[in-house]
Amino acid sequence: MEVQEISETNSVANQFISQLRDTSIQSDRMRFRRNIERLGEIMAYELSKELEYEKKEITTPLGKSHVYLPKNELVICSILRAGLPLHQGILNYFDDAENSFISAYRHHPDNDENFEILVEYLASPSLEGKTLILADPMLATGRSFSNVLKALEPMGTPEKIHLVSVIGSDEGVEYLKTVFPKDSKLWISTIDHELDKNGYIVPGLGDAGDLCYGNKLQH
Ligand SMILES: O=P(O)(O)OC[C@H]1O[C@H](OP(=O)(O)OP(=O)(O)O)[C@H](O)[C@@H]1O
Ligand SMILES: O=c1cc[nH]c(=O)[nH]1
Ligand SMILES: [Mg+2]
Repeated sequence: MEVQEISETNSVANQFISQLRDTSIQSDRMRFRRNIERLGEIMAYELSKELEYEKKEITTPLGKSHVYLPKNELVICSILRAGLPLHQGILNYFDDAENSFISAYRHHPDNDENFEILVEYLASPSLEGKTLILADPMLATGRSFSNVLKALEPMGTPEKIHLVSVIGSDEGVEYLKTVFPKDSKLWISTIDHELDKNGYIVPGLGDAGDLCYGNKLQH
């Protein structure tokens, strides 16, 4: 799996990432969701440079224009809940993409730091021969992305997989390299170096799902 970290190049993306992390700004839920969406738009644009293109003729009122347009059959699959604003950002740029939604959440059976990832809901078109874009803003241990890859197997084999995420950990990225096909590519806004004992990214930003949509009860 190849990795492209957006923050390696200074750009306005750094401003959106810093607002997601900043405790004095991140409690504004609308801004938090919109910043994830904006990073989805930026990463969709970067990813679009690696799609396949074909020449098309466009009729203008004054003549003919020739342009190269993407020809991939795209499926955007996001992991609920926190994947929703990232999904929207990617979809804002890929107008005609098909869409999948899958749930993956951390279940704490004993109410301590141990958790398992449960996948319970999946709605997806066929992925056979298509370009799959898997979106989740947080890549902590990497277990959500890997469990979702497994759960999508019955939907067919994509020709190519792009993963899109906002904040990752070194450990999660290294784990996904062992799980995803070699020619997959991870587009990620930035990568931190630590995970705490609860599997949270440090410094990270906290709980992305709760910051987007309000605190959920543990069950
Ligand atoms: O890499 P991992 O260790 O699997 O952690 C990352 C996952 O954790 C969060 O989901 P969470 O279970 O909190 O669900 P939520 O989006 O509903 O908050 C986040 O949105 C990722 O899906
Ligand atoms: O740091 C983390 C880890 C998992 N999920 C989050 O929302 N944040
Ligand atoms: Mg959460």
